Amino acid sequence: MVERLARENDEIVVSDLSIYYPAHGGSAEHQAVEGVSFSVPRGSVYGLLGESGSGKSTLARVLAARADEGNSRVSPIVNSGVATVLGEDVVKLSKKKRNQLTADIGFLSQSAGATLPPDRTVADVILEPIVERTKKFDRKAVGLVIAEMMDLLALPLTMLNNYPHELSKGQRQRIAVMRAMVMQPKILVADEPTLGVDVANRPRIINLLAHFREKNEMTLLLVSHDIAVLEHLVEELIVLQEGSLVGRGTIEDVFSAADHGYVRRLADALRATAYDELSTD
Ligand SMILES: Nc1ncnc2c1ncn2[C@@H]1O[C@H](COP(=O)(O)OP(=O)(O)OP(=O)(O)O)[C@@H](O)[C@H]1O
Repeated sequence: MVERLARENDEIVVSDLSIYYPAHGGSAEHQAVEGVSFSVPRGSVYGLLGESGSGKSTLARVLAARADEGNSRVSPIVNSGVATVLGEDVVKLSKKKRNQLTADIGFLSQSAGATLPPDRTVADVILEPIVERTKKFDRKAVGLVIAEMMDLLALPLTMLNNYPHELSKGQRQRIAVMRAMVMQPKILVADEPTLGVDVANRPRIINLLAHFREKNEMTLLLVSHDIAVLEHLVEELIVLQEGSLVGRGTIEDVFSAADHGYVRRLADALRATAYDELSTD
């Protein structure tokens, strides 16, 4: 495993990064990520892979500059190492800088689809990241982006007037993806973008991500167990085990890595789920 040096066009640079959750309630302190290093060049698509609890979501949250957001009582804390995104140190960000940076980093949390605000229309939900920053924005330009996304995701424009509880689980997930993308971010960090979406609609999410990647030279960091997402989008996989980086390479490299039992077991599990998973929208 050769770690290349960070280059000028790297948008995400992670060096020897360790992240822990402090002790809280009855739980002891927990080291979730340990000594991880990698960098992501502009316009490329990286995937984070690893079994449950390996630290993927924690790393995604920190790199999306959303460590302090979320439903959990404690936030992840970086205890050592470097994490730079779009040239900014995400470990030490003022409130103002975080607000600026998060406009350029779209974030889809793992629970985003399931936790859309129930009292707002779909239109308001999608516009939320813009409206919480400014009331003055180009409504026509944003409207065109939303219409384009709804077309790519096969959602009718009339849905904009619905409330989240009126939608299916898979439709809510597609709305959450749109909300993460509405500001046309330079980077999208997405934790399980196809979660809960039926097999017929998953390719539409893949197309949407591929389309905006091409159009805006968007960089993607995806956490996904969806073999179609990995095969169609991801160029480089980072494999985590108990918080440490244990493998990296193209999906072919990783899947054929016979020298690492954990990576091979993950690859076998992914192949198996790809064929018997039939979730309904
Ligand atoms: N709020 C929290 N407080 C304490 N420990 C936490 C918290 N959130 C996650 N952890 C722990 O940190 C470790 C990494 O969790 P994380 O959610 O990042 O893993 P993951 O690879 O994304 O798992 P999954 O695929 O199940 O989402 C796990 O052991 C988890 O139990």
